[in-house]
Amino acid sequence: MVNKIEHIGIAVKNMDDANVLFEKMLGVPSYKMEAVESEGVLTSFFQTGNNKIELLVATNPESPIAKFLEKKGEGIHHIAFDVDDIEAEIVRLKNEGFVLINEVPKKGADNKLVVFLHPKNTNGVLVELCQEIK
Ligand SMILES: C[C@@H](C(=O)O)C(=O)SCCNC(=O)CCNC(=O)[C@H](O)C(C)(C)COP(=O)(O)OP(=O)(O)OC[C@H]1O[C@@H](n2cnc3c(N)ncnc32)[C@H](O)[C@@H]1OP(=O)(O)O
Ligand SMILES: [Co+2]
Repeated sequence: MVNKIEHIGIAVKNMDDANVLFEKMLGVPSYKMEAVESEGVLTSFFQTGNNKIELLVATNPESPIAKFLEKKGEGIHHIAFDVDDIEAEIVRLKNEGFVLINEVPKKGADNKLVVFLHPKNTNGVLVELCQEIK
């Protein structure tokens, strides 16, 4: 079962500029910046009530964020849902016919295990599932 929206990922070109803008918009500063080298991203997190905004910049040209910025430009990149049991969700979603980009959970940002569903099979929305690492 899916709990809440954990975060919304937003692809940006310049992290310094975006951090200043989102701090102004939300009235709180970024609480954490974290690079995830396996994804080719630098992330910045803002707490927005029970959810978060994750700003993402590419850290190499092969990064999914670099490709996204090239094709679509800045904007919402993915929606992440919090789950209690990511392995159970992987089995459930595979049985429902969803295409997972990675079937083995990988280490994401902010102490999470993550998997992604392919946007081709989810009405064009890249979906991330994340489970807190305890
Ligand atoms: C750190 C972490 C965390 O929160 O913990 C993160 O979020 S890391 C966030 C960064 N990591 C990820 O995104 C990992 C999962 N993403 C991926 O593996 C990739 O980006 C794919 C989604 C498989 C797309 O890669 P691919 O090489 O196929 O790129 P592509 O540019 O050829 O795109 C293929 C088709 O998917 C579409 N497409 C690409 N990215 C999309 C997105 N974010 N939302 C919706 N559609 C998207 C393209 O427009 C294209 O559609 P057309 O064919 O119609 O032109
Ligand atoms: Co994310």
